[in-house]
Amino acid sequence: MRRAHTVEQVRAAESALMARLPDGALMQRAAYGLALAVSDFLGGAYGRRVLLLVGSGDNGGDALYAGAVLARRGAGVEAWLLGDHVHEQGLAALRAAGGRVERPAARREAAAGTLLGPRPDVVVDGIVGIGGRPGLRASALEALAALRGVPVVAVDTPSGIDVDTGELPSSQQGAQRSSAQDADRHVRADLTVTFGTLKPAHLVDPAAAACGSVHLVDIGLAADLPTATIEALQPADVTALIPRPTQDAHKYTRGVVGIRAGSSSYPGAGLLSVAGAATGLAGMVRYVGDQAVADRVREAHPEVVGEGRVQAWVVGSGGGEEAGDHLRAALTDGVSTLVDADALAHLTTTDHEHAPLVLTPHAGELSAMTGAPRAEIESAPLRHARAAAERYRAVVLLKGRHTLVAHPDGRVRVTTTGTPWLATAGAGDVLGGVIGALLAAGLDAFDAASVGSWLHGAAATLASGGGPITAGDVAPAVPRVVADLLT
Ligand SMILES: NC(=O)C1=CN([C@@H]2O[C@H](COP(=O)(O)OP(=O)(O)OC[C@H]3O[C@@H](n4cnc5c(N)ncnc54)[C@H](O)[C@@H]3O)[C@@H](O)[C@H]2O)[C@@H](O)CC1
Ligand SMILES: Nc1ncnc2c1ncn2[C@@H]1O[C@H](COP(=O)(O)OP(=O)(O)O)[C@@H](O)[C@H]1O
Ligand SMILES: [K+]
Repeated sequence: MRRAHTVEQVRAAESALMARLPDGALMQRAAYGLALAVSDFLGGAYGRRVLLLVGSGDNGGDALYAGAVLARRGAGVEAWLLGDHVHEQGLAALRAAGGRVERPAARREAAAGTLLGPRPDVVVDGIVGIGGRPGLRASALEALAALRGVPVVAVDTPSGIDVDTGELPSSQQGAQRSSAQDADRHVRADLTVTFGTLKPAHLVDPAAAACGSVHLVDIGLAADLPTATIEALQPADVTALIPRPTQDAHKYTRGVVGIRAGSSSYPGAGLLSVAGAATGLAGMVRYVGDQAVADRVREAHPEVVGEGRVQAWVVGSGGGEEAGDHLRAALTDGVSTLVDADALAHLTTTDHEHAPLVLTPHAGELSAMTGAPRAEIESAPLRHARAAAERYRAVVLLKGRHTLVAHPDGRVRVTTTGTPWLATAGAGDVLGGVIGALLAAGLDAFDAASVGSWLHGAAATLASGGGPITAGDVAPAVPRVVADLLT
């Protein structure tokens, strides 16, 4: 499991650990790990040009100490001091190692609108870390503008993002805005090197998308950290959770999933939903719906049967006008029910009393359910997914690049598998089917949604192989992903 802790949790754990360690030891661990990661990023330190952007706090201190390590290994290191203060010991260490320090350089370079000296091989963003408020000051924005195009390694977090929420600084904070940079008011990194534990912004979009790849440096914090509320499943976690048949299993002990999806207007959604369910994770699949769709389903999946008892329902994908009736019919069974697409509009905040629910909206569907504008949901998905889970007393899976699975008790799992090629019509229908099969096989709503989403993303990546896919390519790859995990 990869876990993310809030700033408050990290600060508490760090002070507990620091009380047992000599002064500065923790920063030395962080800085050394950072220096190694920068060196790996560059394919070695010797002869490389490293530019440090240094703010006034400990984040700048990390950058300065790491710069000293890199300078001793033969890198040409220059630091631009952007804050009112600077970490003095870190500065002394960099100077002693032969690094150059420029106080007003950022402004001089920015005035020229470009770099005056040779182009660095990497920028190390030590402007702010977990102590930063969202947004950046003009001096930082100007420095970044002058360095546009140079790869960036962020120290702890890309500066300017909101660490606890994963949100980006809002465009209304334009007071400190510089003409040098009109779009982003935060750093966009190629690599983010963080310490001790992940923070929410490393997993949660839109900030996670500004982190690039994330490298975690062990500074010995684990024992002092509390239980995390935000986590990302890893292959070993998924392997442990996948339901597998016992030696004496029969199809009913493995669970039966029922699909009430597709309609005469959207027959394909029924087929794709069944395809997701019929990946072998449950013992049997039933289809209930439009006769013409049912005929096509049985043509494509001869093993699928008609109405009868089920352990879980999937309702709504392409359900059209019948989606509301199907939802009511499914809920009378009192079994775990996944509610997608057209059925979401018919859901009430008391439906959780009938059955454990998994809701699978994208931002547009969640907007229709709650009245929050779509753009607002996309800029604060964590807040909105949690609020919806609480409101409907249901597990809410909010789809996106990093899909969020929110439990009404506040826990959140983030899906980090997948590929942008998965953003294709019908992919969500397949996802509903996969999760429905896991519900029928006995996983609880939170595990089924998060494991199903993980498998769906991994199957898309496998099917894609780096190239385009359609929704129909995803389900056939699910059994191979599961086999790879189990063997
Ligand atoms: N606390 C610890 O024990 C450890 C901290 N470490 C590093 O220390 C960092 C936290 O250091 P700090 O608490 O000093 O905080 P930061 O260095 O993140 O930032 C605080 C400083 O930045 C200023 N500031 C805040 N928002 C700003 C903005 N938007 N633009 C410009 N300046 C802004 C503040 O006035 C303050 O002076 C971590 O992110 C990590 O890099 C590591 O060395 C590991 C150990
Ligand atoms: N940029 C992206 N990267 C990875 N996966 C994505 C991206 N955008 C969307 N997805 C995934 O693609 C699927 C799209 O589902 P959905 O929006 O319901 O489409 P549809 O209704 O056409 O089936 C979801 O699983 C979502 O998480
Ligand atoms: K930073």
